[in-house]
Amino acid sequence: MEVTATKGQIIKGKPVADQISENLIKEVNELVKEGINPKLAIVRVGAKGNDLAYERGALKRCQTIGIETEVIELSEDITQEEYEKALRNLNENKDIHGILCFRPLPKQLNEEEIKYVISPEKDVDCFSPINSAKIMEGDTSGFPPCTPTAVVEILKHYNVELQGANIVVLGRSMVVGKPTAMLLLNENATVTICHSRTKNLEKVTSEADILIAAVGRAKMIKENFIKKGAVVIDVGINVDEDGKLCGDVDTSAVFDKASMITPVPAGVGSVTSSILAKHVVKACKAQNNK
Ligand SMILES: Nc1nc2c(c(=O)[nH]1)N[C@@H](CN(C=O)c1ccc(C(=O)N[C@@H](CCC(=O)O)C(=O)O)cc1)CN2
Repeated sequence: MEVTATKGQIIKGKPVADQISENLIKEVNELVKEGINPKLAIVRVGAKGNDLAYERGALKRCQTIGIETEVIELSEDITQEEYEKALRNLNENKDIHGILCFRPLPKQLNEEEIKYVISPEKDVDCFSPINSAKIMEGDTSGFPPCTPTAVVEILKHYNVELQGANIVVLGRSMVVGKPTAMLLLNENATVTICHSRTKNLEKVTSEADILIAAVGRAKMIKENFIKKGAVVIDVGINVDEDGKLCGDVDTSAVFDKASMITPVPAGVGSVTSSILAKHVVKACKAQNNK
């Protein structure tokens, strides 16, 4: 597949995020006029760098749009019972329309049980198996995960052809890798998922028209991983040795070879928070029979 963009174009998330937010501001104004105030609860355990980056982005975006927020900060050594209790309280709280649980959770918590506790109607980032099953079936009535949805929105915004494209997703987490592959498959792309045990990794990734990097290893993707003219979407949010945010892609190394590449920060992350806001408004409307 030929990609038509200028060589080495940095494709930012802001124009995509702003377009989504513009429509949401109008929708929220209408709801507020009727006495309905959309509200998001964020559940964070500890203070991991990438969770905090997501939280900053989400709080800022919600404030711009007029969505209320509440952060439930839980200690690193929280027990299963305490976490589930906090989640049940949010499920029952009528003022809360959307719940975002940062993941992965610490090791002492059993995610496989917790995912059944969150109310699917408030699950705005696809934690519940009910919402995961919907994306497998291509059913758009639920809440697909925000970061994978942001990846698809960016590609569409910058007119990257998805149908028939050879796309490699690097990473197989339930938060990003697997659902991203599924959403792209729903767009009729040919998708390959790569992971730590993939043989000849560079050979596989360097055949991709579009490479989605979601491994969580700072600047791992170098020039030899990509095909000339490929579109590179960097989903990684890592903290480098100087304490700065950086992606999974070594941007300066691949810049001349790629046709388009997303930056970190200000790339996928900034769109993720707009999708999250969109899901909170959708959840709020559904809970108020709108
Ligand atoms: N339930 C989830 N938890 C976590 C996810 C997730 O997708 N769902 N992902 C990571 C964090 N993450 C993406 O992988 C992420 C990080 C940052 C942002 C964001 O909004 N970034 C902005 C602002 C950055 C800043 O102010 O420093 C940007 O890049 O411009 C979104 C998603 C962990 N947990």
